[in-house]
Amino acid sequence: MADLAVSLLSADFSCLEKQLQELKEADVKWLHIDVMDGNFVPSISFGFPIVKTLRKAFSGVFDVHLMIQEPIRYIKEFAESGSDMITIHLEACEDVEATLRWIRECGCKAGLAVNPHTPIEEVYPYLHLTDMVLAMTVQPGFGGQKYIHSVTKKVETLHKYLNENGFDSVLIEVDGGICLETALEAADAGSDILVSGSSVFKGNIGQNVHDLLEAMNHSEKV
Ligand SMILES: O=C(CO)[C@@H](O)[C@H](O)COP(=O)(O)O
Repeated sequence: MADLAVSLLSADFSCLEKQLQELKEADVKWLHIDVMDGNFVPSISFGFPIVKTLRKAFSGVFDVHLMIQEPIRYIKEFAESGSDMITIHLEACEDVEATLRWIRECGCKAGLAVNPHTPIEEVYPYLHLTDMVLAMTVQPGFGGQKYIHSVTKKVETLHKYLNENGFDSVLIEVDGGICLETALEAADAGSDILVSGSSVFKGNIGQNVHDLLEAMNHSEKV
């Protein structure tokens, strides 16, 4: 059964404590924290001091998505700030293997992300060092974009490959454009974790979380 990770990027930071409380009441277990450096992606979001502060207000899984060039430089700081899963981009690392190893040495689970147009086969050499593969379903950098349907096929291919090659413990996450219309497609393809931001924070948070989980739970995936 697929689960939801809520992307903080679309939260209202003027009332963040209240919104985090609403997420807790809706039984949200994963908080997706998008870190952007203005280099790997055009935007700048937040860094490890924010992650550290958030840790005091939310006890669930901190799913930290580093959209930064050469993330190996900052893994230790993000780990010490309370991250559980640290996901780096294959496209952003000179040495993907060393970066994944370092994440695990720092005590976190290691995630490996790929952009929508990167072939999914490029993650295969790193699966033995990876706890989760993140298939971006939008171009990284901004919330509120439309789901890129061609990525669904990549998720299906990855799901099959993981199952046939003894990597069934590796999670698949998708991120971007997840809403009531796309959640089922992503879950049916084999995604374990669906990241959603704007569809959660627009309107009633509790209701949105409930509706998104419902949409995923009708998945035909076994
Ligand atoms: O990493 C990103 C964008 O770069 C995502 O996490 C988005 O923030 C998801 O937002 P929605 O597409 O659900 O609005």
